[in-house]
Amino acid sequence: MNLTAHTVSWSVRDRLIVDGVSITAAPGSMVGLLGPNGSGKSSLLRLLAGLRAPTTGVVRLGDDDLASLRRREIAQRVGVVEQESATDTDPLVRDVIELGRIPHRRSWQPVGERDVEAIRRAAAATGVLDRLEQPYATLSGGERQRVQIARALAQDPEVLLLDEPTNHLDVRHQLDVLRLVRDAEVTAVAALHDLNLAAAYCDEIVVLADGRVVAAGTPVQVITEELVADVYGVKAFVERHRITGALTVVWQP
Ligand SMILES: Nc1ncnc2c1ncn2[C@@H]1O[C@H](COP(=O)(O)OP(=O)(O)OP(=O)(O)O)[C@@H](O)[C@H]1O
Repeated sequence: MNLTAHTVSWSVRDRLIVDGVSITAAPGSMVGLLGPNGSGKSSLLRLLAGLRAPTTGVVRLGDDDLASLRRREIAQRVGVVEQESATDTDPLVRDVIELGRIPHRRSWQPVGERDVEAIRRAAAATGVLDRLEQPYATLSGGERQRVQIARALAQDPEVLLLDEPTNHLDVRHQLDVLRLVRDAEVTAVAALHDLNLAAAYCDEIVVLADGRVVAAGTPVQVITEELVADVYGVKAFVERHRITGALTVVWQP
């Protein structure tokens, strides 16, 4: 499913946080949102998720204006993994992943076979199958992050929006999670800080600075020494790795 934003802006208390952003995530592709702290990545993701309404502009899911869809339909079609997901109850891991199935059930319906299978599949894909009966509150930060991704995958969404999905993960799980998202049949937009991971896993990169798009295109087009210097104020060497051929950013301290 195509996800597009057409010149969306969002202000809070007269401060323009997202400023005329247009992006397109093609069906099945993975778009990386890059940019310094406070550049508007999370705010844009919330607009794309329909959690906030843009002050101007429109977000479309396929041909549908997100603003015209009911909350339940958005929840069936768009999965969101935010940076921090607090719970005020004391659920088991299974309960948290099961939340992803709510948009697909009538309120009076018990958990069915399809739900159980979706929960099991999502838990297996994120490596938390052996944690289903553990209290969520007792998980490590990285395990919680994987459970939140499992919840969003169990939702079986057309579009997956992820806010720094790798920030608590060790290197193995960073690679696993991004591979999982890339290989899933889902259109994904992920805010990322690691330029090497973004280059390795994203089809398209969009770079924000002060709420505006300052670069967009393939990783090779976007991740350049000039861009890193301009946007982050850091000197870096961007080159092809001599063995893997992957685009590689090396910082000059
Ligand atoms: N509800 C709000 N009220 C006031 N300011 C806000 C609100 N939401 C976001 N902002 C401000 O908007 C700017 C962009 O924030 P946002 O969280 O979107 O950036 P980000 O690129 O995701 O940052 P980070 O990389 O640090 O997570 C920040 O300066 C933030 O303080």
